[in-house]
Amino acid sequence: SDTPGTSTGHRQRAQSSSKKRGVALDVNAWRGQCRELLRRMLESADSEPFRQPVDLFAYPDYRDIIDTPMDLGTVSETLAVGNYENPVEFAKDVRLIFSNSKAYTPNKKSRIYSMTLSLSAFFETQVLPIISDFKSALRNQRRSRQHLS
Ligand SMILES: CCCCNC(=O)N1CCN(C(=O)c2ccco2)CC1
Repeated sequence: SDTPGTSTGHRQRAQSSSKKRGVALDVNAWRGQCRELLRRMLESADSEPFRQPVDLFAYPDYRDIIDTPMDLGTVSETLAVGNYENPVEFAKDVRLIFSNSKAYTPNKKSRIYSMTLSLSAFFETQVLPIISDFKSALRNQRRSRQHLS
């Protein structure tokens, strides 16, 4: 129930605060959030085949089927050196790991492919709020900058 006597009409809105609806709209928060998501994926046993690039001596036909290899180690390195501009670019590379596995697998019951299914299900639930928070932070930033122009 509402606290009696509190009216919001006169409440001063802090000029500098970029907080809205209790969500800190920080356009840079996504990087640490993605780093933490990667850390949690790397600690899962399901990520074991995807931590390093595919061994082409063990899978000599791999590049006949896969044009752009990708792995979690490469994604981590790209994130660490600042070569992703936003979480959507990060998610695109992680999704490439899963689509490569789906394209390469000889059948949908293969052990390694089944590991991508559970890892990708976890990834998609975790990356969704990171991307939507980033997009609202960007909208908020553009809105607050717009009135300056
Ligand atoms: C400790 C291994 C590190 C390198 N990873 C590696 O050689 N892999 C992972 C990617 N692969 C597949 O997604 C796949 C799908 C069906 C069978 O394999 C091929 C095998």
